[in-house]
Amino acid sequence: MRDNNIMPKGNETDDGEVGLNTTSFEQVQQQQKKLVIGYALTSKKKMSFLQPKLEVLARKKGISFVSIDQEKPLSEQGPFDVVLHKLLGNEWHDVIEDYQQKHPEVTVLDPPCAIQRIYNRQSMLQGIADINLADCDGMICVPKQMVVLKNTTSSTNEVAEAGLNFPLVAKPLLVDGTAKSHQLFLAYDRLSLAELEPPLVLQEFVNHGGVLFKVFVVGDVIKVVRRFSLPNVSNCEKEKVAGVFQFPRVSSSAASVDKTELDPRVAELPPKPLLEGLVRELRNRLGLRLFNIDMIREHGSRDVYYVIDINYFPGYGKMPDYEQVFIDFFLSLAQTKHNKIQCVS
Ligand SMILES: Nc1ncnc2c1ncn2[C@@H]1O[C@H](COP(=O)(O)OP(=O)(O)OP(=O)(O)O)[C@@H](O)[C@H]1O
Ligand SMILES: O=P(O)(O)O[C@H]1[C@H](OP(=O)(O)O)[C@@H](OP(=O)(O)O)[C@@H](O)[C@@H](O)[C@@H]1OP(=O)(O)O
Ligand SMILES: [Mg+2]
Ligand SMILES: [Mg+2]
Repeated sequence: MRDNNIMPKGNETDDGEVGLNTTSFEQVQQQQKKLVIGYALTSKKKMSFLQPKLEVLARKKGISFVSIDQEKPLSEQGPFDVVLHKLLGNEWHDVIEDYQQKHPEVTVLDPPCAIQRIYNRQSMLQGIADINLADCDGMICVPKQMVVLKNTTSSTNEVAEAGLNFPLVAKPLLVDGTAKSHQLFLAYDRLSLAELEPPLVLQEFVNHGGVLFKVFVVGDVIKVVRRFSLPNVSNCEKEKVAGVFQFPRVSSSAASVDKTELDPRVAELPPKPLLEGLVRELRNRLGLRLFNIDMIREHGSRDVYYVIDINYFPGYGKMPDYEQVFIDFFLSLAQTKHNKIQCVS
């Protein structure tokens, strides 16, 4: 794809890159074709993602964003090349599944069944500890965790039997886009667990020096930022404190952490080979192209990392340079589709 009104003549592309002048008439025709992206997004996501800069860049490249009307049948709208969606509720997922079956030529970002898997905090992290990333300069773990479906005495006993060490982070089992599904608690002792509302996962709190790494993935592109997180819990605090405490949502603040304010051992980003290996595996295993991973480094270690959360279509508006990354991603989807059509014909 290229600017609609630009016909490549010489060796230089409109991006200033130099390449071979091998553009055929068919390729130019394809490049001039518009890419239509139908979107079905919550109003919050639309506000943060469809920013004017993204729309301007997209228009220049012949990409248009068309709002999907949820009151009308999807097949009667479009035609779309890509459907970008993040809405609440299972009904919508059924609509998308049905549409994808009828329109396999449309790229749906992302498949509902893949999204569903990470909307459950148990299945979200399943299998991650088995990923073999030998030679990637680090080790990936997940915190020990268990699911609590009912608040009974036997379930609190199970916590002891499962060998989980306090304090525990209590997270709602299902992530359904509501504020409540992001309401987390720190529980310091077994008795206090009775105050929590199942279904939830109880996860060991891992000391990590108060900094979290948000690893954004857009197709093949990875961008990592630092965010503030919860401070370490000292042994003294573990012994003295009892009860449950609600977490502030520190790590979802838009501001990335400036590394100069931090101890370099805490600030150092996870090694590139480790991130690349982890993302490659997760992309394949989860079948998602738009997600982010929350990672922390165990306090006092150089190379032991924990994955604590994975989010579908996260707050990309907070990812540096997200507009250009998405334009390139959409163009690569168009190119892949074009190549497939050429192979078939
Ligand atoms: N096991 C853990 N050990 C230490 N800190 C944790 C742990 N789990 C969560 N946290 C802290 O709590 C924050 C929120 O947890 P988590 O990311 O699981 O929740 P969430 O509601 O899914 O967040 P998001 O807004 O990213 O979707 C994390 O960013 C981190 O600061
Ligand atoms: O609201 P933001 O832009 O911050 O995006 C957040 C996003 O909310 P939105 O999809 O409603 O926008 C959340 O989605 P749900 O779990 O609630 O579905 C979740 O993905 C967070 O992790 C995102 O924050 P981030 O981790 O990327 O900072
Ligand atoms: Mg998170
Ligand atoms: Mg999350």
